[in-house]
Amino acid sequence: MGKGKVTYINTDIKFKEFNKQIYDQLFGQMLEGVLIVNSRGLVEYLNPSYQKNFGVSDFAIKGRSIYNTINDEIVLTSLKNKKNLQGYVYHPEKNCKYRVVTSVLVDEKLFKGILAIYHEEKDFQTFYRKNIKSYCNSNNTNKAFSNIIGNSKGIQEAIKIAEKAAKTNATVLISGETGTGKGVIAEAIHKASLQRDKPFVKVNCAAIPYNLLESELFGHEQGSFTGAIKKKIGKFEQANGGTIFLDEIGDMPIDMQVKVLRVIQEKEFERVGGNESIKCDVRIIAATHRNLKELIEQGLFREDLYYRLNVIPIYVPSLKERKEDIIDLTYHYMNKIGKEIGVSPKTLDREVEMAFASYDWPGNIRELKNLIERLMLIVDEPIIRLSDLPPEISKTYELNNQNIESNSLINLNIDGNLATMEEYEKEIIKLALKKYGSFNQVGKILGLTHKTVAAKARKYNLVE
Ligand SMILES: Nc1ncnc2c1ncn2[C@@H]1O[C@H](COP(=O)(O)OP(=O)(O)OP(=O)(O)O)[C@@H](O)[C@H]1O
Repeated sequence: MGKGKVTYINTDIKFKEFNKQIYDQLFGQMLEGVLIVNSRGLVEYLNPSYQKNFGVSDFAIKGRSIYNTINDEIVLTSLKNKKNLQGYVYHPEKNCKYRVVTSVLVDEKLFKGILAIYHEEKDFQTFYRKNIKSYCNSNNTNKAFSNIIGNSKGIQEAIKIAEKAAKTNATVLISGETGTGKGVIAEAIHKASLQRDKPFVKVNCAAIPYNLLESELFGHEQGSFTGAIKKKIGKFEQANGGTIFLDEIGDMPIDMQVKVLRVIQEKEFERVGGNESIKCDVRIIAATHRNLKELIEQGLFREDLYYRLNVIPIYVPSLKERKEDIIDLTYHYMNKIGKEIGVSPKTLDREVEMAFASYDWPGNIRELKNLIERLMLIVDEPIIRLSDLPPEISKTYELNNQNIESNSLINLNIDGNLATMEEYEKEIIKLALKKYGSFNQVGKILGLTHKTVAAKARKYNLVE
């Protein structure tokens, strides 16, 4: 599928003999929407599910050109190029997404039209319903966490711990690669906490020069050093009663760590050049992309501070550890950015989805978000294709694809013969699990349900 090969529909009934009655027998009971257009782009058939899902009637559009009636780029492109395609269409009013698979219809080697099947993505709907519901409930915890997109086990686990952390005043240490959403989680904890009406103050410890960090954190008295022309209130004082978010804590110089430790233990500090002890009641959330245990071993991070901070640890998984979230995040940002710039959300070509899944995303969600922003601005077509992607993503996919082709399916046995279908199936499932990690993602890529993938993986002893 999707490689431009023409599919011959093997059926006893010739395409030219099809009529509404036969179509209804074939497609009338299906939950999936079915649309058939002929080679001239005229609508031949819409099954009841299609009519219900898209709010169009058979009567209104049957026999009319899809160019005037159905704004569906996948079908239009499939028809234009006489190619099988797969992709998504998004239904903004219903807030749901359909996977569309088109097949070229051929009769006696003549192109006859396109058959398109629309399968509603349940996960997407449940996910959005859940988020919209929680938002409408105006429950502060749900509301605070509702903009954190992701259904994968890893991110759901992080959210679960963060929600619990929001109910306490305990110190939290968030770890994870850059761009994974540590800052988003820290802010959500604050917004869901009882201190939500008090300040949330963020300090990036890696971005402030060493000689300014102390005054930035604790403030200074007038004339306490050259350039201190007036008194300055530091971040701890600004955050009083609320939350201070110490981002990149692993980059904090060791002598500053002692001072932070004192604030945690004694809940007081002095401004630079001052004698007065200032009381402060601040919740600390720290984050790091570095391995603090390793820094402790190297003598670069204080063990006592580590234990003080690590009361509630939260690990935010990287995007490559939760590839099943990539498509939801992509559509989330496509809608969000689309609304901001007044452009309709686009559809991802199947190859783009696969390229996204095989890329490692070193910049994580930040990198994905920036890419979607760029694509929404520069791609004029409604479908985003492999050629629109930056080379680091498209090349990885093409390379992987070549490797897959040369490493597996077309390989013959040692004796030069073809293997059995089962042996090939096992190899494919094994390779896909290694590459995509979850049953869900493998299912999406191979066009199987996650249950089928799990059953096959067990059958071939590929999982414990
Ligand atoms: N789960 C998520 N859902 C939606 N957007 C997210 C999610 N996680 C992160 N983002 C977005 O990704 C970008 C990076 O997030 P954030 O700054 O919180 O990452 P970070 O881990 O704190 O990065 P750094 O370590 O570089 O400070 C932000 O634009 C944020 O809105």
